[in-house]
Formats: sequence, structure tokens, C-alpha cells
Amino acid sequence: MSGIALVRKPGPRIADGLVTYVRRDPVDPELALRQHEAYVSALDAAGWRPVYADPADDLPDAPFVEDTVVVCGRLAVLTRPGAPERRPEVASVERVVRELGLTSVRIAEPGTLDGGDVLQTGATVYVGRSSRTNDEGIAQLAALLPEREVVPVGLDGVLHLKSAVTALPDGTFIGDPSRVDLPGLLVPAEEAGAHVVPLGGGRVLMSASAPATAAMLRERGLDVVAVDISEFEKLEGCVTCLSVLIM
Ligand SMILES: NC(=O)NCCC[C@H](N)C(=O)O
Repeated sequence: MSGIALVRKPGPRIADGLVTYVRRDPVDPELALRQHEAYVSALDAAGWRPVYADPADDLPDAPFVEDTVVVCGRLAVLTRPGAPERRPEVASVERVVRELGLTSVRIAEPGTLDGGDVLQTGATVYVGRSSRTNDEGIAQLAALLPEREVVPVGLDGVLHLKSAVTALPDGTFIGDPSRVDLPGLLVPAEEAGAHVVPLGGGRVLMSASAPATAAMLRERGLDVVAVDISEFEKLEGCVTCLSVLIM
């Protein structure tokens, strides 16, 4: 597999990132930076060349780049994040996607959309109706992707759709049926086991905090690469939200 991994380094204010559904735990910015480097190295080793958005050290949640852009083929849909304090993250991501030659379009007020709510699999795009993503944002995304079927999904008690469910390379959903309104879920052994980044072929990236789920997926024949992202998990981040993979 070869493509680009859009990422952004965490800054010194990472510990001030938003928390919504979890209690605030202290975050170590130095450790976060080292974990981020290892995360990027794992993507690079799997053939995803890192491209960095400009540092945004005054924006604590800026390393969670996934929320700012949804890439579908050569189209980059710049989001309008549901949390107003995250909206200034988008401009620098717009510059990068333009430099990469993607066509960029945007979600406009009063729509809100976080990329963490968007799960693409085949020709279907599932979008979580969350505290960050509203119906107007979902309608705008659907209008921007006329060749895809956009399916809204109800959520309960989680930040984003992909906090609760992702898709394995064969299209099987892995996630928590008590949190997300989707049928036929493979239930992970740990909460973080719901977060899988397909890296190409049978290889997937997962958090080191889901070892039993990793074992389960290895049993299914997948090649699991695990990375420790504890500092980002304290801020409700997961392996999916730290990058946007672009073919
Ligand atoms: N896509 C994601 O799961 N993003 C995680 C964002 C975490 C950040 N602290 C936030 O609340 O926006």
C-alpha cells in the first residue's frame, strides 16, 4: 500500500484538549510527542508517507486532524467542527490538501461535521449524529458526495461514530452495540478495540490498550500493528483520529 498520511504534531498545550465523556486525566506533552512519532513511524512503515499540517500550538486538539477533513477520492471536504474552539484548525489543513492537489469544498454554517463521525466503507458513508455533527452537516456532506450513499447513524454516550465502531478490511464492523445503532457488529474485547485503521491488505493499526481484541483479530488472520497512544486516549482520541490516509 502506498499513499499519504496527513498528520499534525501535538503541541505543548495538548493537555488542554477538550474532554466530553471522560474525566480529565493529566496528559504528558513530551510523552504525547514521542507516542505521536511512533504512531507516524508505524504508518510510514506500512507505506503511508507522512505529510504534516503546520503546527498549531495554540490549538490543543490540532493533532486530531481527522476531524477537520473528510477525503473521498480526490475530493477533500473541509469540515466545520462542532466544537467552536476547533474551527481554527481547518485553515491550515485546507492549505495542505490543496498542496496535495485535492479539490477542496467545505461544510458551511449552520452545518457542523467532525471527521470522526464519518466512516467510509465501499460506496457507503456512515455518519454519526453526535454532539459535534448535526443533521445539516450530514445533509451537506450527502450533497457533496452524490455518488455515495450517506447513512446517518444514532449514537449514545460517545464523542464520535468512530469512537464506537470502525470497519475491518473485509468490511465487517467492529464496535459496541450499546453505543451505536448498527446491526451485525463484531464486539471487541476492550473499548479501544473498536478503533481500527486499515493500512492496506490484511494489516490494521490499533491501540496497545486493546490487547485482547488484537489477539482476536490476529486469530481472524489480520496483521495487527499496535501503538501506545495513552496520552491521546485521555483526550478521547483514538488511532483513527490522528491521521487522514489519502490514496
Ligand atoms: N475523531 C476523534 O475521535 N477525535 C478525537 C477528538 C478529541 C478531542 N479532544 C475533542 O474532543 O475534540
